[in-house]
Amino acid sequence: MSDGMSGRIEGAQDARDLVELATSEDSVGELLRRGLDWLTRVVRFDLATLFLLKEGRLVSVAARGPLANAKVRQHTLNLAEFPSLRQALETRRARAFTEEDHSHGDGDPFDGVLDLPPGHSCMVVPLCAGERVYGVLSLDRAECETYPQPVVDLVEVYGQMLATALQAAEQRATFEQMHRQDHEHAKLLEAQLGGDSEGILETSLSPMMRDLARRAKQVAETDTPVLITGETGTGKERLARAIHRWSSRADHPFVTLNCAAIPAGLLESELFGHVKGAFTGATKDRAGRFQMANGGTLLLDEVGELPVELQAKLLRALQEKTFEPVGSDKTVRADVRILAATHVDLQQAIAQKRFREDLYYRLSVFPLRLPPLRERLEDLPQLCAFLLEEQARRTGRRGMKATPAGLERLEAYEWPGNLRELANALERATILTRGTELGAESFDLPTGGAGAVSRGPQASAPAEAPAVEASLKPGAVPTLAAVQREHIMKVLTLTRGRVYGPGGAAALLGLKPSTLQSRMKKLGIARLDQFVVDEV
Ligand SMILES: Nc1ncnc2c1ncn2[C@@H]1O[C@H](COP(=O)(O)OP(=O)(O)OP(=O)(O)O)[C@@H](O)[C@H]1O
Repeated sequence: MSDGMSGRIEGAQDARDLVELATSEDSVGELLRRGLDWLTRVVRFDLATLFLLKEGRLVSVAARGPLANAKVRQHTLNLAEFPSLRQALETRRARAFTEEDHSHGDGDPFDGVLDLPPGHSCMVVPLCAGERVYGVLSLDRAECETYPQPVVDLVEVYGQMLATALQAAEQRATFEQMHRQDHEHAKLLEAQLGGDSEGILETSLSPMMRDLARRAKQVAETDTPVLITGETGTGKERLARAIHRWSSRADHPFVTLNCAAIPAGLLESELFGHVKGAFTGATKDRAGRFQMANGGTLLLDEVGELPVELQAKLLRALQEKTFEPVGSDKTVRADVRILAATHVDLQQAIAQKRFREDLYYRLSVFPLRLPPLRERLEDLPQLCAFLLEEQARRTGRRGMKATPAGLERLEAYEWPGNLRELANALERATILTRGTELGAESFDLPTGGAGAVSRGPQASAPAEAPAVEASLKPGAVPTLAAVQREHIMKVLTLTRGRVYGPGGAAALLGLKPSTLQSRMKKLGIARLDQFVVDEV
């Protein structure tokens, strides 16, 4: 290799640098910058120019060397005017240019831009990967000498690697765009299904709700933890999603963890993740909800169910934004805004030593209480229209509406299951109704029990109450199953649908929760879906 044309070649190290460059995940700009640095070490030139192919033209995108200037960096070449360049691209082979090439029709590529002597050293290296030709790299030197073949071969290898890296960067960009599109698509779907709207909050006719929405919007702008309280089904999760959407974290993940739905033994790993081998079944590292929510918001639903042992770890994660995954001694940092929701009285849980007071104060910096539906009955017409619309998007049953008599029937009910129960009642009524009007008779709401409100004569007539008569005619006496069913429903109404834990239906009925659940299933209560059944 001519010493005059090659730079400092330290074979192995330079080759390693080149391989590292080709496999790096840098942006295209960074790749070019580092690539040109590499070239200055291995070959002598006064100007290295990278041209990308765009619609039959070579457009300069980067230049390096003593002759590189602003004009060179904005230079474009029309390929039609440079047959030798075109040939190099077609054959996909690097080549040095000689005095002879210039006499074969190629003009001076830098005519009007640089004043290089005729017959100066020049080589072009096509940048090709797979089927694609990305452009060329040209090297020029003011000396009248021809680049020797070994130097051309070396730079050609560099060109191939650079093109491969360009291809990878292009694929990454395409992939990221697809990912963004997928994300947008998922958000659109969520919006279409209704999850992406705050529902009836700001437009509520209830001053209490409007005030709540106003305060929620204000706190959304901060990173302050929010404790959302309210009976089951009042819209705590929906409000939490709205707070996330109104916050500057909206473009980051919103992650939820229902602390009551996960067995206590698995909660720590669900929250903070685990490393391979941390426990039987931990076959690989797994990120917890904290890591998943990094940059975004984590909703801890039913936070009152969090085992006391875990509460200390949560407190530290809240205060220091750090934690250790299960089985790991490495500290992980996550920037997460915490929202917590509960339908149990946490003060009472503190008194019973089931909830740490310090954690409570940390979580309840900004409490928001969602009123039960019976305290915002003025919203019933708007809520029905909204929920029926949302339901129509899922089921295709469009145009359903509650008649004034239907609304009156709904108003007469106490709604222990709140908005969720209302949504379910509307869906059941829609299934049972042929037309589009939901009248009083469309709603099969429990009557005479804990759910019914005594509102004078228009209140639900006890027509569905089982009549226990002295007559021994078949069917006159309710079956044991019917009585059990009614009793369980009544207790579930009292516990607001809660099966587990102290004060839950299972405890009141003196049954194991799993026994109650299977009995409910047998009696068809779960299928009614009227009550929230804690998952196991
Ligand atoms: N503001 C709202 N406007 C309209 N519908 C709502 C609103 N909030 C909640 N809903 C509906 O009420 C139902 C229950 O909402 P959500 O799951 O947010 O309640 P929750 O209080 O978190 O319930 P739980 O205590 O059982 O976790 C959902 O079907 C939801 O679509």
